[in-house]
Amino acid sequence: MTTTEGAPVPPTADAAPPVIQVSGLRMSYGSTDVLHGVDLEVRRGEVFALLGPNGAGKSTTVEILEGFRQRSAGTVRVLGTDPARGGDAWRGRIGLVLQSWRDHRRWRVAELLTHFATYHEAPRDPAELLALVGLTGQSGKQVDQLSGGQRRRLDVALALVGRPELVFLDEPTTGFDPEARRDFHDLIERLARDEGVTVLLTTHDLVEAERLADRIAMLVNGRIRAHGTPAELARSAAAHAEVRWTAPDGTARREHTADPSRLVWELHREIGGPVADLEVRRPTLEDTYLRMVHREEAAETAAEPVTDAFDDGVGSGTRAA
Ligand SMILES: Nc1ncnc2c1ncn2[C@@H]1O[C@H](COP(=O)(O)OP(=O)(O)OP(=O)(O)O)[C@@H](O)[C@H]1O
Repeated sequence: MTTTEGAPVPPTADAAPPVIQVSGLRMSYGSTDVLHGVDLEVRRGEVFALLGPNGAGKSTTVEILEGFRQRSAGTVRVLGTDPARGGDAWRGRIGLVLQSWRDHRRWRVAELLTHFATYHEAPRDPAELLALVGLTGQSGKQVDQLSGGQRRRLDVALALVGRPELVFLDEPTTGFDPEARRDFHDLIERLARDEGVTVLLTTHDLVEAERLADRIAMLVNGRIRAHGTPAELARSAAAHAEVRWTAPDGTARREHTADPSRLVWELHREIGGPVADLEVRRPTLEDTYLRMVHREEAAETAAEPVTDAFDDGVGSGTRAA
């Protein structure tokens, strides 16, 4: 289920073509390569999280999918169209957060939404939309008087006003307090479940990705390092236990293994008695994700490629000190 570099996120099982298809996507800013061959498929009606640390390439990917940035190489189809050539009709099927509304800071919330509704043929009712994103109480407020979290909700309302089939949300909950975050998560769930909207969101928060997404792709340093449903990723992370112990010469030892009881049995035999400071632990998805991110950061500093970040050390049989 997990991938190594360049392996595609598995194809959709249903007959409908994927809403998003990305193959071999590469992007360079000048001489700096930031996407190294990304493959993705997002199915109709699913919430898909592109998860990764700062600088992983999430926004770059989303901007290419939205048609705002020209890729360096690779094939991209969004709703069957190459975003680099998407016209107004295509754009009208997509909900995204435009920066342009920020020029309308003096407008009142409901006015702004009503204004943006006029750009669409069959817009949502602005009052209903404000209720959906929990901004009814703020409808008469000037945009520049909203809190950060309220502005993000307005972003989402603006993204939804044209009844899009597909919504891009780039780090939507940045700056939210816990309650606003929970409300926002409920909103995304309702959109996908009740309205069949396909959502691609980016986040650097694993908990958020696990909570919201039907499928997650982990992007680190411009490469998809693992992907799957949250349950698949968690199972994969826990497939190899970490065994720690202190060797008879006093050194701390550590090994990853799919069969910890056999390892402990072998150690017991080798040592000829109880294994000191023995610990057996199944890594959580968070452990694995953080380890993957830290390894990438270390490799970047050392300018070394990371070949198998998700299954770090798994099955290698080496006993690391
Ligand atoms: N316009 C640009 N010109 C040059 N380099 C850029 C540009 N935009 C992004 N980058 C670089 O590309 C890399 C990926 O950036 P990107 O914004 O896509 O990452 P991200 O995963 O969205 O990060 P964050 O979580 O911090 O928003 C980073 O190293 C960034 O510095």
